[in-house]
Amino acid sequence: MSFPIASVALVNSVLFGVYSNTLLALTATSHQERRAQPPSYTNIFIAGCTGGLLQAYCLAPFDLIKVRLQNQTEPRMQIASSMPRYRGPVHCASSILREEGPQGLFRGSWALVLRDTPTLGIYFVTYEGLCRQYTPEGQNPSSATVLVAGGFAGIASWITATPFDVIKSRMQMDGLKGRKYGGMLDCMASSFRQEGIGVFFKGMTLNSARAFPVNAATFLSYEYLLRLWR
Ligand SMILES: CN(C)C(=N)NCCC[C@H](N)C(=O)O
Repeated sequence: MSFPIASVALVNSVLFGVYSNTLLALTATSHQERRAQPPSYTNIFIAGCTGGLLQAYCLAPFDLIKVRLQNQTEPRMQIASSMPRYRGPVHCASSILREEGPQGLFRGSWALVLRDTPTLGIYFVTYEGLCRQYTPEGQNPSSATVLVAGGFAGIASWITATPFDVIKSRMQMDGLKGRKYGGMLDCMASSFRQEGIGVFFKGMTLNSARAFPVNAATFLSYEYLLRLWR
């Protein structure tokens, strides 16, 4: 449990840090100045995509370890003769390095990049769009607006991210017991052949239901910290 929590914290700090700094570089305005001179949606989209791209690529090994540990069904402690394959995050990383080589740690990273780059652009555009819609010009959004806009931004990003999320998770689990897929395209084609179009929407309802509270809280903390540090 501590590993997924730590990796979410790391992912969010890279994402929001890159997003804010890219927007600063594109618009040359601080967070406070942006209320009076709102950045264009194109700049917000570019900054969001940049944040998504960098967080996905840099943090791909953390996501892979999280997925492998979460999908491990053997018990954690030794019962009879069944030893868990991975005894924790460090053991998981070293086993992947030993058994699958350094590239093994980046398995599924293309699908992760394709999942996160456009969808994080959509994420920040949705958030900003909703905040602007419900906030009088030149003012900061209220906490209720931030919560609702953050929640819907999470839902919009997860609805669009789910097809690549399915492929990413399958690619990351591939390699555990031999290689089943020849690559990302092969994984997409064979999943589609065997399970039909519905395969690309597996988990969408659950992802979206989880996304509302998670991202409402994420954006509330982000806005609060920005106002605190200004
Ligand atoms: C792949 N997608 C859609 C995203 N990363 N979206 C942004 C939300 C991030 C948040 N930590 C969450 O887990 O919902």
